[in-house]
Amino acid sequence: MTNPTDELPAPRVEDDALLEHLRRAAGAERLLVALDFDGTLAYFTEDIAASRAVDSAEAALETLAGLPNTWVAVISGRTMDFLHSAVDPHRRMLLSGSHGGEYDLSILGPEATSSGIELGSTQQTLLDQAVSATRDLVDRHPGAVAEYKPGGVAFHTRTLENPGDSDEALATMHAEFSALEGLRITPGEMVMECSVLTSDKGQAVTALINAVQPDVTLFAGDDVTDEHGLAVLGPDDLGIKVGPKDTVAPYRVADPDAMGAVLAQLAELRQG
Ligand SMILES: O=P(O)(O)OC[C@H]1O[C@H](O[C@H]2O[C@H](CO)[C@@H](O)[C@H](O)[C@H]2O)[C@H](O)[C@@H](O)[C@@H]1O
Repeated sequence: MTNPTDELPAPRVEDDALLEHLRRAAGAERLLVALDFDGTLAYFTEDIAASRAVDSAEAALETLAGLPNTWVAVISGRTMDFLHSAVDPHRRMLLSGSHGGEYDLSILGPEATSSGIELGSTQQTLLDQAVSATRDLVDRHPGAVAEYKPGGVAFHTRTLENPGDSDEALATMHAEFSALEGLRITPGEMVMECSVLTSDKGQAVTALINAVQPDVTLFAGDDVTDEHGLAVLGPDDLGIKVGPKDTVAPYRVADPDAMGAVLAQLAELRQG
């Protein structure tokens, strides 16, 4: 069997401080490599079902997941169903979906606790109201898309017939979600999401650290929701922002291809 990283160009990380931190991370006894998905491993696409990790990242994660004392995790706002089908079909990773609402830790063995989402009746009523408001707004904005999740719903504007209406449509969705008491509202890239859950990616990173007990954790993300995850990292850990948004992370890369190069470099260093 060929090593996936053998088929790719040599990784190039040009930020010396990041490269030095990657070297230290690669030498850790136990290493957790946790990534956001959309905007971090995958470029944005119009069809939300079609996005996939860039080849370099996918190959590096495959290599890392096969190394001893090394755990790969994806922590995403996506549903667990999407993560299973599109991100980790071979079940090599730890997964958290719905912004920390769902977990699949089954690679750690039968004693690890995986959990889905079960809503109480009050939560279900609230979610039904949010779904109804989202459907109404989709009907008023041709090209808009509703994405349904076990604990929430997302209103997408990337495919609007009138792209200039996006900001106003997102603001309307925000206002309508705000009128429903108890929803957690999460703006994102051409999306307005809400959830009846209270979890966030900081809780997800913490849960995975507790489960794996790593000496070093890498977490990378591109959006506001990822800041919760970046904020819980310790001084030896490695926080990376993908793209231009404000961040608490000490390191930054431009896009998913650059993130793929970082992961390939890490895989090469840890294999060595
Ligand atoms: O936590 P993430 O893995 O970053 O997921 C955040 C949301 O990403 C998805 O929406 C974004 O990507 C779509 C596909 O590229 C794009 O069309 C959309 O405009 C973006 O907002 C996903 O659909 C959401 O469920 C995630 O919560």
